[in-house]
Amino acid sequence: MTAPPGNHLLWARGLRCSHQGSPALLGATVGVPPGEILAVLGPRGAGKSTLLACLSGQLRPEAGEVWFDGTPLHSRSRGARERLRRDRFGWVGPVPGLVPELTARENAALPLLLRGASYRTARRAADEWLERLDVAPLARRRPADLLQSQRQRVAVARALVTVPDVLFADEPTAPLHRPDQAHVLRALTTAARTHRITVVLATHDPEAARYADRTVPILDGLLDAGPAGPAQEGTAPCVTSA
Ligand SMILES: Nc1ncnc2c1ncn2[C@@H]1O[C@H](COP(=O)(O)OP(=O)(O)OP(=O)(O)O)[C@@H](O)[C@H]1O
Repeated sequence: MTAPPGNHLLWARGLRCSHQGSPALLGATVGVPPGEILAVLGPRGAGKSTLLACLSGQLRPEAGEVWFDGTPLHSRSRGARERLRRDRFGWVGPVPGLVPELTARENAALPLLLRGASYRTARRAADEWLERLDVAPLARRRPADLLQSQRQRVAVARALVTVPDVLFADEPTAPLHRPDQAHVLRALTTAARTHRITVVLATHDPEAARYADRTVPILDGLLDAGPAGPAQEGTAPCVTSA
C-alpha cells in the first residue's frame, strides 16, 4: 500500500461500491487538499451519497482506497472508522435529524458531550456556533418549534461544534426554499473557511456548488478528479458492518 500523491487531506482512488448487487460507484478518484470546499455535483442516483459514505468510512468500498491524513481508511476496522468519524469528521444531511426532546442548544452541544466535554464547555461552544449560524436567539427552542431552515442551521451548528477536520455535507439544503438554501450555504461555507474546515459537499444543484472552491462532476457512479497514484488491489465487499 502506497501513500497518496500530493498534499491531500482526503484522497480516494478507484472506489467501487454496490448496494445489494446494484452498482452505485463504478470508479471514483478524487483528492481534497486541506481547507478546500469541494462540491461533488451530479443528478439523482449518480452515486454522491455512496461516495460520501465511502470517504467518511461509513461504507467500506468493494475496491479502491480511501486515505485520510496520510493513513488508509478503507482497511481499518469498523470500530476504528467509527472513532475517526466521531473525532475528526462532521456530517450534515438533507434531514436535520435533531433529537426532538432537546433544545437547539442541547442538540448542538451533543457531539461535545458525547466526547466527554463538560456541560459548561459544550454549552458555550454550542452557543458560539448557533450565533455563527444566525440561530442564537432560538437556543432554548425545541426542534418542533423551529422552521425547517432553522432546524437545518442547528444541524449545521451540531456538525461543526467539534471543529472537525472534514465536514461531509450531503444535499444539506435540498428540502429548503431557494433564499433559505443560500442562507444556510453561505453560513456553512463562511464558518468552514474561517476555521479551515475541509468540506465535501454533495449536491445536484449547480447554484449550491457555486459556494465551493472547486466542483467535480459525478455521473453514473463515475468520478475522475484527482491524481490516480499507484494501482491497488480491491478490498472486502462494500458493507457497513465490516
Ligand atoms: N441502500 C440502498 N439500497 C439499494 N440501492 C441503493 C441504496 N442506496 C443507493 N442505492 C442506489 O445506488 C445508486 C446511487 O445512489 P446514491 O444515493 O449514492 O446517489 P445520489 O447521487 O446520492 O442520489 P440522490 O441524490 O438521489 O440521493 C442509485 O442507483 C441508488 O438507487
